[in-house]
Amino acid sequence: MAKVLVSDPIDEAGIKILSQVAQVDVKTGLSPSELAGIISDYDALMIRSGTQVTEEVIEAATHLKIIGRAGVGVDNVNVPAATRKGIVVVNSPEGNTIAAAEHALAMMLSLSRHIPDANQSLKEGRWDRKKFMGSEVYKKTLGVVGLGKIGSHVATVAKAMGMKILAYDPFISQERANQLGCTLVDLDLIFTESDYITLHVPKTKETANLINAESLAKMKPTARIINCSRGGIIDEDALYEALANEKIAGAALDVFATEPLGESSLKSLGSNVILTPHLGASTAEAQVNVAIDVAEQIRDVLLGLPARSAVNIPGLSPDVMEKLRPYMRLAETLGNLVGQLAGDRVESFNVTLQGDLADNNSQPLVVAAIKGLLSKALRERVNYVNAAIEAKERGIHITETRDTTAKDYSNSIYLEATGTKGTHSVTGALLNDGEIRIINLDNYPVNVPPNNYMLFTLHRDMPGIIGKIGSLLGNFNVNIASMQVGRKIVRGDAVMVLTIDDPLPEGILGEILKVPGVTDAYTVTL
Ligand SMILES: NC(=O)c1ccc[n+]([C@@H]2O[C@H](COP(=O)([O-])OP(=O)(O)OC[C@H]3O[C@@H](n4cnc5c(N)ncnc54)[C@H](O)[C@@H]3O)[C@@H](O)[C@H]2O)c1
Ligand SMILES: O=C(O)[C@H](O)COP(=O)(O)O
Repeated sequence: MAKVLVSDPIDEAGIKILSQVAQVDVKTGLSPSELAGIISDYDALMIRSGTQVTEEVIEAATHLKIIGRAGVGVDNVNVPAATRKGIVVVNSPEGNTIAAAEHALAMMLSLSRHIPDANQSLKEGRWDRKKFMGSEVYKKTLGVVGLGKIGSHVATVAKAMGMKILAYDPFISQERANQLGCTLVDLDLIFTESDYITLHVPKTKETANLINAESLAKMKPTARIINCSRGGIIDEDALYEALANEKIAGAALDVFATEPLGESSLKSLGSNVILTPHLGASTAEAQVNVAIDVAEQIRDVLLGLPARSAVNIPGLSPDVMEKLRPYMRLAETLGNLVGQLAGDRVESFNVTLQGDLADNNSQPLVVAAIKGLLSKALRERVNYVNAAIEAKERGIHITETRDTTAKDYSNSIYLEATGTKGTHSVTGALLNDGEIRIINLDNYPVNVPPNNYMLFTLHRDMPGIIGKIGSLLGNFNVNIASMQVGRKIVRGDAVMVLTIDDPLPEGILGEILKVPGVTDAYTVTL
């Protein structure tokens, strides 16, 4: 019989499902090394945010087939290590949406009416009505940062309470924002205009320390911030300074850079600060939802069936998967690449499957390309199941084309996306050994393998340009791994694709654009 380890508190409804197919052991509070010590006994692991599934744990997991995260964020799982080891990671992208949204709303109202401190004061024997004078949210402006599942629900409810809603989300269409009754604005306007700011973004390179000394300085003295998304999106030291010096009026935090929250100056502040111990998903309803959602997926995978919400591999039948797997990787890589070239707010996306791929069984490739396209915005929240729905909700117009004519390669995938940086296209194919090749970029023929860090330039095909760009990169200590020039006619327009070993340093793109003959330059991180 299969063995499942449950290493965080999970609702009984989930344990019951797992027990139908496996022996279930519940052992909570394990450190990574304790977990690494026992994980080789198990076929499946079910967790929440408490368990750290580190590389060490995954290395030791010799029999593990699936890690089930009863919740959304998989920040505590080393997903790349799990993927390398062939372990499916599943989550429950929607099971706790309402719980987290309601917690954010409860935080907003609690801050406005000093509920935690007033309650404490009364229980300590006082009847202090004057001290706890509050303010109304009615007719106030709420700035929502991240208009995804949770942000949308917060916006809808807040709107019903008579609030004016501003939203910042570079990956959401105007149409979607209109549907929700929100005005899409730049981040700066969120900072300067909002009476309340609520954060509902994943933690990424772009969102880390999004609220910092500089952004806090732009806010109204009456502004209040709510964070029920992820720790590290607010610089906690800068927030303390702003609150202690009454630069802003309040903050309510459910998540922290380090959890559990230990020593923190925030704890010394008064009724202008509310702190809760990561309770966003802690409702009876949400815990039943996520436990059932994830336990069913673990059960299915242990029975050899596909998972419906896999973070790292598609939820498809093993047969189809086997045939399509290399092309899924190709489609996803190309989707990610063209999405970055096209910029934010992609409006339209065309997927053309060429050669043998143009048959009806290759629908998952379209999904993989969409997943790649959305991966910058949604990270682990986009999967093979929800990619098409997420794209639709973002107002992206998807078209599929099938072209049975084999060109230079027997199978290839062409993607075209239009966003804030215009229309861009890329074609890719697989070599016999399964290696990916980018064979066309913006309709220029090239032949390059994708790389973590890439630099593209559009320029006039004339002597000296390549040397000048090479020298510039050298001056900035950037090591070039490969270089390719694609052109349609001699001395016409050309594209150059460089793969580089490290991220491009700040400022270098501006220098490249100053080289005479260069018309555009952009970078991509895959
Ligand atoms: N406190 C809790 O217990 C709790 C519970 C559930 C979820 N969460 C967290 O809440 C957050 C939101 O979850 P969700 O389910 O709504 O996710 P979601 O993927 O549906 O929405 C996230 C939104 O953020 C947007 N986004 C991405 N990068 C952005 C950027 N740089 N600037 C502005 N917007 C950006 C995306 O376009 C997307 O619309 C996640 O961090 C999740 O882990 C916390
Ligand atoms: O990502 C999530 O689902 C939330 O942060 C909830 O985490 P929890 O399951 O540990 O409460």
